[in-house]
Amino acid sequence: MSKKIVILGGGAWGTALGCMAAQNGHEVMLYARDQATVDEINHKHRNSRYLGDIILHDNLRATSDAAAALNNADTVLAVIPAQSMAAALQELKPLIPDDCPVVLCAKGIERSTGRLMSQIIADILPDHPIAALSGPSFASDVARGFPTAVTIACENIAIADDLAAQFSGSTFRCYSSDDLTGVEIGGALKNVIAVAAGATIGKGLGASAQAALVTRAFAELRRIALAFGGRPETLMGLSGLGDLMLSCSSPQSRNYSYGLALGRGEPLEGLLLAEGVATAPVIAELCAQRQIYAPVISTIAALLNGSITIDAAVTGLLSRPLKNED
Ligand SMILES: NC(=O)C1=CN([C@@H]2O[C@H](COP(=O)(O)OP(=O)(O)OC[C@H]3O[C@@H](n4cnc5c(N)ncnc54)[C@H](OP(=O)(O)O)[C@@H]3O)[C@@H](O)[C@H]2O)C=CC1
Ligand SMILES: O=C(CO)COP(=O)(O)O
Repeated sequence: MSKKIVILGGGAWGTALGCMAAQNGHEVMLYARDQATVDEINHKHRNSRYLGDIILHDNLRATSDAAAALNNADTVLAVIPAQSMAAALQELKPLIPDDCPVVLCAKGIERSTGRLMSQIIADILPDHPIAALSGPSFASDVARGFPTAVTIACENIAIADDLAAQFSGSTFRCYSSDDLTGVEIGGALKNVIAVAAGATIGKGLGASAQAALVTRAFAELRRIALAFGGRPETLMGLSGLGDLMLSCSSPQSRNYSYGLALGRGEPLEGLLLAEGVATAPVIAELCAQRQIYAPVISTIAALLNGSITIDAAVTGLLSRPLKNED
């Protein structure tokens, strides 16, 4: 059944998800604060600032009027970067219809508070069902209609199933889960690990080191998810292993390409936002507070704050006497 889907955020991912929802027959309204972006989407079916020359779905409409966008929304997709999510939702809160599910599409942890995105929603919009959409999915692939599969998680599995049905179509497939925390942890941590994978390759340490690092990080990711209340098996799926494979191997990933530049000693200014850089210190701190054994994350945080070199980080991580799963 056709729904009114409102996308909050006119960047690459919001625009791509808007195309996907329009492709699935929904009425889609994208809220962007930048009028030039709105005009370009409405009149030229492009968002050149974020998606180059990709032609967007004809039925994707945009507005900079948040009240008009959110009027009668059936489902809201929050596609604003993690560090801006709370401020944006605080402002838009009075406009979001009662009971309307809010689907988090940002991957990350709030740096200033350590909150997961779902905790932000629970604090700001306590009466709304909360879901998260996450998995291996580059915006440009989804906007072009390339085959993609993701997880949609909500603690109420009936809502997750309903959302998965809303967004699944011929090229975009959603698998439902009730493990919201596990799905969110996978998305937030893969960003950090992708920076390290890129740095390993950029420094010329080889694909074998990259694979070893990512595998060790994957074990750590499952431990961290468990400690936060998620299920380790969730990390075996699209929002864990799937996204790790994508983000740790492709220069299309902002996090991986940030790591590549870091490893090569290239200038870092002007690179697109790499969420993993913002989140590594806070995740390392949360793990330390909770006494979670997280050598990979803490080593990446040390690398990013400049206290160790890439060679020392990678060789250190791969030379410890370790048990199988460590
Ligand atoms: N790009 C991708 O391939 C994917 C991204 N994601 C996740 O999606 C999230 C967003 O990423 P992405 O779309 O790529 O980021 P972009 O940098 O492409 O776009 C971010 C958008 O958010 C808008 N924005 C920022 N702050 C606010 C605010 N306070 N109110 C309203 N709008 C705001 C920006 O507006 P303005 O243009 O005016 O600055 C911009 O349109 C990230 O968490 C990312 O991890 C997930 C999967 C894939
Ligand atoms: O989350 C993504 C792909 O699933 C996008 O990754 P980056 O934010 O590293 O570009």
